[in-house]
Amino acid sequence: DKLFQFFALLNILAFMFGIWGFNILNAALSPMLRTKWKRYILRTKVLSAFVVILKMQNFILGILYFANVIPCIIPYISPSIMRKRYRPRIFRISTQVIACVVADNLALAQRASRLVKVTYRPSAGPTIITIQDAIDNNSFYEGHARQIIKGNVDAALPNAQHVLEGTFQMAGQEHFYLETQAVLVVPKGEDGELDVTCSTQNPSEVQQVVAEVLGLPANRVVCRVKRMGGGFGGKETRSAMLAAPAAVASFRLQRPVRCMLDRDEDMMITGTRHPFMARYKVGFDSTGKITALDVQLFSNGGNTMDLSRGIMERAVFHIDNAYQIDNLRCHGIVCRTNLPSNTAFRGFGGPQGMAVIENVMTDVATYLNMDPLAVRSLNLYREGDETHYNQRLEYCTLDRCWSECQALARTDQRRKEIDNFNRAHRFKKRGMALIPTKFGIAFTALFLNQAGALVHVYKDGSVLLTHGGTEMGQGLHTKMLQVASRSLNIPVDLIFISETSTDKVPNTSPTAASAGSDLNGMAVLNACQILMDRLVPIRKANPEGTWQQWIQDAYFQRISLSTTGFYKTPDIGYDFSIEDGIVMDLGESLNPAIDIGQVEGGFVQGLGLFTLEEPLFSPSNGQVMTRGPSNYKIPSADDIPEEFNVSLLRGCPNPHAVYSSKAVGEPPLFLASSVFFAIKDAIHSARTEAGITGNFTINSPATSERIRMACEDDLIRKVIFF
Ligand SMILES: Nc1nc2c(c(=O)[nH]1)N[C@H]1C(S)=C(S)[C@@H](COP(=O)(O)O)O[C@H]1N2
Ligand SMILES: Cc1nc(=O)[nH]c2[nH]cnc12
Ligand code: MOS
Repeated sequence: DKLFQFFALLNILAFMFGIWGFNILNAALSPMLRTKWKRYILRTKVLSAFVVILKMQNFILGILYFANVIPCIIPYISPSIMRKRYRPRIFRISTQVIACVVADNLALAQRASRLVKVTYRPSAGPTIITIQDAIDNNSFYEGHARQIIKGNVDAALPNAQHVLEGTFQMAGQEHFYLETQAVLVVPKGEDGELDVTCSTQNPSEVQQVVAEVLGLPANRVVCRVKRMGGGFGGKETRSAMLAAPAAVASFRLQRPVRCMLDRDEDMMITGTRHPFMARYKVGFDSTGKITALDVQLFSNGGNTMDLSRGIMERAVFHIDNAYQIDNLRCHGIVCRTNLPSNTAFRGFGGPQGMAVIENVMTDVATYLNMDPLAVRSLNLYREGDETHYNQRLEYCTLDRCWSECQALARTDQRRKEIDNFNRAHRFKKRGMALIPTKFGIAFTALFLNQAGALVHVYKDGSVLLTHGGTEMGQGLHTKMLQVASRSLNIPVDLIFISETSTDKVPNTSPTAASAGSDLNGMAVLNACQILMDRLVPIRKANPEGTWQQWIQDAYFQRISLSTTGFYKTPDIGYDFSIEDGIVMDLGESLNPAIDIGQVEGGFVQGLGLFTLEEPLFSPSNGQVMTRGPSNYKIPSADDIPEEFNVSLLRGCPNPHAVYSSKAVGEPPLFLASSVFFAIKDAIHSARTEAGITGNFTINSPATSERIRMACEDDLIRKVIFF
């Protein structure tokens, strides 16, 4: 195979230089043809013949060049030859890790893994890849369906003035963290002790999985993480998939074992955001007020349950987004398919649920020929409204976010400009959308809403702070340092966070649900307050003293200078069994720079979800075909809006959270659906001009192919017919 490629390459080079050589010659000769030599050359038969041949030669070589290059690049493009002759590793089935190879170095291990021959006995049943396949084959994770009912949708729908039905689908999304899954396991050499350094959002789960798989008690395994190069939910559970085999190898060999996945391996085995399908029926009156909504949600869970149930719960919780709907039923079920198990991804089912109701809003506006913004404004929640999960909305700043965003974005004026532009252009359209978001901050699983911290103050006055949250680039450690500095009333540079580790803070929840700073922040606050209480008599005795002096005094008075902190979120929770915002309101932001960064980053990641990123699978056996940046496009610098205005709502303290700050990690991602609906708005204009009226669905992501197909017009019809 290498030889084949080598000759192909050689051939291409030879032709390139051949052409190039002739071009040089030609370039050298041709100016001479324009000088006094011209008469001489053209007079001599030979030379002029040569010139003619040269021109022809160039032309012929040009033809040959392309004729030749084509066969030489075939091995790089046609799968059939690829499958026969090239890189069997690429076609390794890899939806489920079934073995691991340990070697002295990465290259050896990867080559050895290619030698593994797996004989598959094809399963009797059909290959189930998509949600539709699962529906057709009744393949679901039974017993985990989720449903919330509010009012009486069966009575309200038939009495509605108008009823619309629709189906909306959203593709999954690859986490594409810059640092792929990585783990290092080092045996301590006695009592079965093991030290696991892992790039994970969930050190306690890695500790538990490693202990279980080795039959050790958890107190023999330490899992630590200093920071991750991105997680986005992809390292909430999936990092254990790498840590377990590496721990088995290390324990058996009693040697350190390290594993870091290549990008293609990571994309083939670690799963993505859950693809969703929604079938909905909406009842509304002629003013655009929604009176009834009935939604059936399906998610693609892949080949294990993982976090799929919690993700479906959150989708059901967020089906209302920011709108008051009097009669609502939302039922959700997780499909069981032959894909790598899908998992958490920033928003955790929230974006998928909210995208459905935003699609409904757009449908209602199109049907009534109203401005979507007006329909949304009409249905927005007001202070004191009650959601379908029986939560009364207090401190509801939605109306302020909504009106400030309209004012800052000059939506009225822009709407007029866009409509004028669209009237003047047939094949170039612009659109606009304004989208709210209401995002529930807390783990839906009640017991996860807890956090711990550990504070050591050393005799020199320096503080070592450890908390249960992991740093993945979201700036959690910075915020925790701020909390400690403010509550201990000392400068930040006296405090240091070294790492997150299970032997410092045990039984931690994953850093997820955007609750990292809320939960750990309160635990850090708790620990610091305990310390400050102990120092009260010391500070009274020496009110002019410095921090260092107080610590020295405390030490010599044998007052403990170390303490843990703990926090659990009060009065939250929803029991399914009995069925009980581009202007972001983040309370009083702890760190506006970090928060604006999170809003910008989350928005751009959402841009990827709704307009660019689409994981693709082979329809025959579910192999992941999108394995790297060559055919999976995440947003890049040129996808970031040149004019990108983020503003945080002022003066709205939130009494429920640490220093009144609210979470910011996940909510901003969904705001990028405004780009999706702006594109839909532009398509609507194109369809109207092509004489096509009425509702239409464009599924997410709104890739250029989908946009083109949605702009149905006679050209498309001809192409489809042909
Ligand atoms: N730079 C960066 N920001 C990020 C992420 C990340 O991996 N990298 N993860 C997001 C996700 S999925 C979550 S849940 C939150 C977690 O951090 P927090 O709980 O401290 O907000 O950060 C969000 N912002
Ligand atoms: C486990 C979990 N529960 C939630 O409610 N939200 C989340 N985001 C990421 N992970 C989670
Ligand atoms: O909550 Mo983030 O880890 S999906």
